[in-house]
Amino acid sequence: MAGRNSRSQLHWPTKKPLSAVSPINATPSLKGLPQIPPSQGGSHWFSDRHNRSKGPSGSVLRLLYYPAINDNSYNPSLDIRAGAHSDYGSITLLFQLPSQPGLEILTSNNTWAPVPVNPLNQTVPPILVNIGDLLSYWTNGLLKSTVHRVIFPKDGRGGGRDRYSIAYFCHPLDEARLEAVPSRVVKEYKGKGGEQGEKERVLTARDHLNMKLAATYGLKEDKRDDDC
Ligand SMILES: O=C(O)CCC(=O)C(=O)O
Ligand SMILES: [Fe+2]
Repeated sequence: MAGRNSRSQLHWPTKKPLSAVSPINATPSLKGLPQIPPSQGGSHWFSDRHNRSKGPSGSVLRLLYYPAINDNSYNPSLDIRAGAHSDYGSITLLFQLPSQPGLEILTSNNTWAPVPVNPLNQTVPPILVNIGDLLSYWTNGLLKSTVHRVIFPKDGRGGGRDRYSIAYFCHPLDEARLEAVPSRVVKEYKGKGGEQGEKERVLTARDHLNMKLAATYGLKEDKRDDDC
């Protein structure tokens, strides 16, 4: 990472272990997960599909750096830090610095809404939990993957300051099949499930990741280690 700020000015807000950071959005999301009968795997259904002792997965931790740009060259109608997208995996854990807003989500009215970094003014900002595309697949669209983007600050600094964040993109095992979870609510839900549609073969998590990487970066073969 390189930037105009000296590294000594960059303090992550806590040295506490992850367990001390409260994931305010996680509790409602996880409570909303469909009930799966014990005969079908019950509460282990999701964790079994993320058990790394059983095989590889696309999970990755990224340290993200968005450099400031010169105010003279900043064009608010063109410049964006990360364009609109949804995350490819099952969930994403996002760690942001309190002084660095910029994340926005697309609401159901098709308008962008800012996501407060520290809504409850806690000493340690919460971890933001994003639903990714695979949770949408698995739940026939009952849980929706959030479309989001990162903009430059709107506080008159134009090109802004450097922005840093950390994202943990949690993916299931490569071989996990993207079929609807065996749950009554999911079966009854009439929404559209991801982009699975009518296919001869059920996609695996690995197929889905490769499709997304090919669409985004034009990769034709497995180049996961080079993702950006
Ligand atoms: O940096 C952020 O706040 C969000 C980054 C993000 O959405 C992504 O990398 O997928
Ligand atoms: Fe994202």
